[in-house]
Amino acid sequence: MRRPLIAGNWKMNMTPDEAKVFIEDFKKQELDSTVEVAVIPPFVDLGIVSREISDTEIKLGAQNMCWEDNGAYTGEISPLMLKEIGVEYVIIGHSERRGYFKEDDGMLNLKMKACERHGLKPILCVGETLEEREMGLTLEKIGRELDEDLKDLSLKELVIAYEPIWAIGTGKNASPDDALYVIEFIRKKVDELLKIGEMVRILYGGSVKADNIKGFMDREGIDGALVGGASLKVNEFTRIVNFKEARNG
Ligand SMILES: O=C[C@H](O)COP(=O)(O)O
Repeated sequence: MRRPLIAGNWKMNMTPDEAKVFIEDFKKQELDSTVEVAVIPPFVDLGIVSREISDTEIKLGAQNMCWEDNGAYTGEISPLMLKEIGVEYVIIGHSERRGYFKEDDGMLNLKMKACERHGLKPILCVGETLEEREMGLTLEKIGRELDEDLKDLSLKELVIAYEPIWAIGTGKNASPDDALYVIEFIRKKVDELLKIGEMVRILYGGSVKADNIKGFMDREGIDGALVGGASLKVNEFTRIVNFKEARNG
């Protein structure tokens, strides 16, 4: 049985003071304990969030990481730094990193290897652009990303987020059936590559909200969600975590 994971990627939002206020409020909410919850704040918020959640079951994630342990990499943050501060999950290859910051699959593979070396759990993001989707290239693109990003790894714990790029921050989510179709492909592919198809948790991400989460979570095979904008409001994010109580949207 794969435990559902709801992870909130704050992206470049919330100062440390705002993060503290958010977590103080979020901690007071009654959260479904069968669901694993992770918050993924910007680097400068990690210290304060880590302290605030230390007496809870909420997990901490980072949005990015360098592939090296230390050295002359101005502006980067190493796996050792993240581990020491209590980070468990690291997003690798979010489409915003691939696009704006030109992170290619070779670099992402090194980052995945750094996760493996340090026992950090990667949330590897894959997904297609609207153009690739319209040209029928979705599976080919994602298959290639998985081949390259997971090369020469033997990870036992891995999370993949299927995030159609056209659905991110647009309010246009993929339909649960479309998401499941791609997620089933990803599961097969991960099984071929790492033999952990049944264990890997595969999340959907892209305009997930409290009123559409249940549609995704009702599909066996969709193991959770990577939530952006809707993770920035305590009430909305709490309702997403407690999706079992929600009506289908
Ligand atoms: O990491 C999260 C995804 O990019 C989804 O963002 P969104 O929920 O704002 O569409």
